[in-house]
Amino acid sequence: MDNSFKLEQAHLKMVHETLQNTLDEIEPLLSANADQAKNFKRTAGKETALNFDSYADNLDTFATIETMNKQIDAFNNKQTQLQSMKARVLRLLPAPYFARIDLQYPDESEKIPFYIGAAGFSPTPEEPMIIDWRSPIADLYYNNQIGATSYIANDRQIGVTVDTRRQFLLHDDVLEDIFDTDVAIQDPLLVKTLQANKDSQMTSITATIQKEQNVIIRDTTSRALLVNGIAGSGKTSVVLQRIAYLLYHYRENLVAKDMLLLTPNTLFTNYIQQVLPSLGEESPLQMTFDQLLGTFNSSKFTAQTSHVQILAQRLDNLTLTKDDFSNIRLNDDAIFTQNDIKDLFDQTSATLSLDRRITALTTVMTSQIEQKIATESNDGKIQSELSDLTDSQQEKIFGRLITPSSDIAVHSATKKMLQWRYRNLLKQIAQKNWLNLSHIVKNTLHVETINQLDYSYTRLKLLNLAQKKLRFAMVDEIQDYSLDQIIFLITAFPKANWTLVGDQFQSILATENPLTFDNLKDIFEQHKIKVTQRNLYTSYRSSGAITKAFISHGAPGLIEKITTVQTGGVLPQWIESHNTDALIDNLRKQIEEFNTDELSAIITDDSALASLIKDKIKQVVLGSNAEKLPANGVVALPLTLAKGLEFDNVIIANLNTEYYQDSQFGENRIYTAFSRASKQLIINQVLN
Ligand SMILES: Nc1ncnc2c1ncn2[C@@H]1O[C@H](COP(=O)(O)OP(=O)(O)OP(=O)(O)O)[C@@H](O)[C@H]1O
Repeated sequence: MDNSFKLEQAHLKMVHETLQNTLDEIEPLLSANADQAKNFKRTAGKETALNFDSYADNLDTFATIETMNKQIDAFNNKQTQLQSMKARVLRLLPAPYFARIDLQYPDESEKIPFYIGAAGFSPTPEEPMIIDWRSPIADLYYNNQIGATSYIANDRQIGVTVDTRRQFLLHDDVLEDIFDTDVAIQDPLLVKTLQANKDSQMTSITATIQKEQNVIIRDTTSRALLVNGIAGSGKTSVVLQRIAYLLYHYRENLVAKDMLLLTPNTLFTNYIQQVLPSLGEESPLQMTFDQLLGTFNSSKFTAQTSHVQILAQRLDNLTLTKDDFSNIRLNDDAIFTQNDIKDLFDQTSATLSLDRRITALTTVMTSQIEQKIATESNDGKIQSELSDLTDSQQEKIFGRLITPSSDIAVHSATKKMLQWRYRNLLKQIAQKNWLNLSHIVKNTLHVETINQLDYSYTRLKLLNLAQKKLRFAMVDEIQDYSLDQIIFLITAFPKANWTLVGDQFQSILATENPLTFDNLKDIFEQHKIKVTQRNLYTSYRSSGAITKAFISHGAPGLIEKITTVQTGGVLPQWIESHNTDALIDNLRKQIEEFNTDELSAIITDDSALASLIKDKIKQVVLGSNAEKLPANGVVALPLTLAKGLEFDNVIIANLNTEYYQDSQFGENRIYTAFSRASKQLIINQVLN
């Protein structure tokens, strides 16, 4: 082992030096390439005489321009490659790799060692010095198996024997420890990583992804993947690693904007913000469900209860009446009245679905206006209006002043003037402002007031706004969604592959019908999307003592299924106070005990108590209106905001409230609140 350590230390030094040398070489290459490109553009621009005198000259000139463009592309490509290499080297320098596996291929006489890092690096194309954690070979490391096995690369199964599986604790060119591991031994690197203080920002888990998490991260076959995992089992971490994996796996044709990540709130969005950039990937679009709704419809409605399931059944077979349409006006004149539109609608084929009939109607209305423009362009009276145009109107319509002399020129200028005059009308038609959606929603549901989701869903369906380009949709905290919201999502992104992660025991929002995972699967399957479910039962975040405390508020028998990585730990403390003043005194004492380098939270039922605590205790900052958590110190925040986040220490402000005793959600709230803590949990109760 001693000799291994020495050899590994020497290897690390060599790799680090190669990375450093590469970085030193890239800088001058980058500026030389930029200079060459600049010079080339300058001289080539001067030397390329643009000669269009004859057909042959034209061809020559085009060929020269083509060659010039190719050369410029080559400079640009080189610059991009160098920049990407530089970014990778910069990412690797602080920790060049974290593991090694030695593989014996059947046709090779010697074992080949592969070092696995957060990015790939090869000083020459033939010798990969570090392989990317997402490469097919790295799958063997995460699969945690020694002996004969295989991996898939370029759709081919390759048989190998894994001989050594080694983990490293290191930074820069300093090797701190090495661990040779196999399945029987607990992952030492993982334990060390988890014992470190919590960062107020989430970090990647690349070096210590566990086998059952790896399966989820690398799944490329399930159309919908539902991950049901206990608190702190790495669901959010897995989603983020999976995004990075997919961007790598499909790098030829997938970019971050083809993906969407739905998050519970902005504080959480900021909490996870660093992970993907630290993995060298761009973040996909991240937003809350409400923000997503805003992108489909900006009107606001207030009714509480949604009825998407009813709308989904009724909208397709709806017969529209006159009142489902609105007049379309131009300067106070109704160009299309409700009756006109209804007549046109009745002429569309009743065999088409409603959204297709609406699209067909849009085409008919647009072509009627185009026809009107064509006819009026020939009308002498309207043509004469050209001369009434002021200079500034001419500038606006034609981009210049005009003096049409021929009949053709007059006709074409009149047409342009009319197109300009009717532009708002055409826009209203295209935007389907003539559909009275509010009336349609009310009439279909027989309601007086409209719910935001119902309106957005109706708009999505009837205006055919589905986004077919979105390829991957990831939803965190899926247990907080209603079935109606899920139907909206499936309708909005009909081609998406779904990753849905959540925990039934963390359903804490008081709703009439909280989502069950069985309902969730049914609704996807009703939409012909097959769901693969995977469960995560290992507790990574919380110590053994805290895991035991929160799991006891999950389902009976759950504890038998759970594995805890950080066994032992400080037992939760229970403290009683006789009134709020005594509670504040106790809270003050409790936070005095915490290490100031650590991040601690006082979790309340509502924002009012969080504000009171902040006012009374000077060290406490308020989490409720914060965009971002501080790096350390104490924050007070309601459970609805704390969910999804984690802290070294958690104080429950008062467990003796209706909020936690609620017959339907109380246990889930206790489970969720307790599971935010990794090291220490203090539970206060105010006795009434
Ligand atoms: N394989 C792993 N290696 C290192 N750390 C891990 C691993 N898996 C999870 N963790 C850590 O465990 C903690 C919990 O992870 P995460 O927040 O992703 O869990 P979660 O299931 O989404 O939790 P919750 O449902 O409670 O919000 C994080 O600090 C994360 O870094």
